[in-house]
Amino acid sequence: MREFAGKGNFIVTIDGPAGVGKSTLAKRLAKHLGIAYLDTGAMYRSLALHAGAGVADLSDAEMREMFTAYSYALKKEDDQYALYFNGKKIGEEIRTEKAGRLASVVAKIPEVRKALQKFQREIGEETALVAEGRDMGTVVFPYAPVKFFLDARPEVRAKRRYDELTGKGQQEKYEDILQNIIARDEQDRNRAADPLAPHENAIIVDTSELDIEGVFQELVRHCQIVAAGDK
Ligand SMILES: Nc1ncnc2c1ncn2[C@@H]1O[C@H](COP(=O)(O)OP(=O)(O)O)[C@@H](O)[C@H]1O
Ligand SMILES: Nc1ccn([C@H]2C[C@H](O)[C@@H](COP(=O)(O)OP(=O)(O)O)O2)c(=O)n1
Repeated sequence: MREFAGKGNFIVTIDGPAGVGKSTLAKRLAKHLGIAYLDTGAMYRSLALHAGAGVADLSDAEMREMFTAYSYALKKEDDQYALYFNGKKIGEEIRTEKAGRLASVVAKIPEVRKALQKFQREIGEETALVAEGRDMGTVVFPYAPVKFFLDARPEVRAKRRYDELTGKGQQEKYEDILQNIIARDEQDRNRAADPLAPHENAIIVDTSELDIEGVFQELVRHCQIVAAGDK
């Protein structure tokens, strides 16, 4: 893939609601393209678990002060990309429904968003990447030449998350996961700060009736169209 002119590195963005398949497809597409992969949800989850829900009660000045002590780093380890928060590798501890709920609360705070978006842009200035989250195409990398918005019916996303969590031995009821997903969709889509929505030029892919391979082939097809258009 060509180096993207304009702002520097080649960036692909993948946004979408909870459980749609962003991380799975972003990792696979990044490997296929030979570029880095950035899971921005992991940044909100790790911060939320570290700072706790009380962070919502801090003043903007206290929030800014708190962030001066935080750091994130993206490191390539073998053929995987690992995200570090304050020098510690972010692991499976963030992959719970509780962490997702807490992250969605913390993600409503403009000061938090500004601080994490600054880290995200710095990583994008260091390396070409596939960046996934809620506001990658709309706010963080609006100049990205390829912007995807994955979507699927809430029931489909809840079943995917249910299968994922039970596969990891986490006992969550399907109904609870569905209610969590609906509540998080509402919170992420209706917040004042950087609400979840597709960029006007985003390629919207409804994955409700597609398996992982089917979504992957659709993303690759669109990347090839963009690449061909650049020749
Ligand atoms: N199109 C799909 N069909 C079936 N399962 C999928 C699909 N996309 C993702 N999954 C599975 O759904 C679960 C959630 O995917 P994930 O990538 O974590 O979603 P997100 O990052 O959007 O929350 C994972 O177990 C993943 O393997
Ligand atoms: N770029 C981002 C990434 C995540 N968030 C918030 C909103 C999400 O509900 C939480 C958790 O995001 P994450 O992508 O890890 O959650 P899912 O994997 O989609 O369930 O963080 C955000 O506001 N902006």
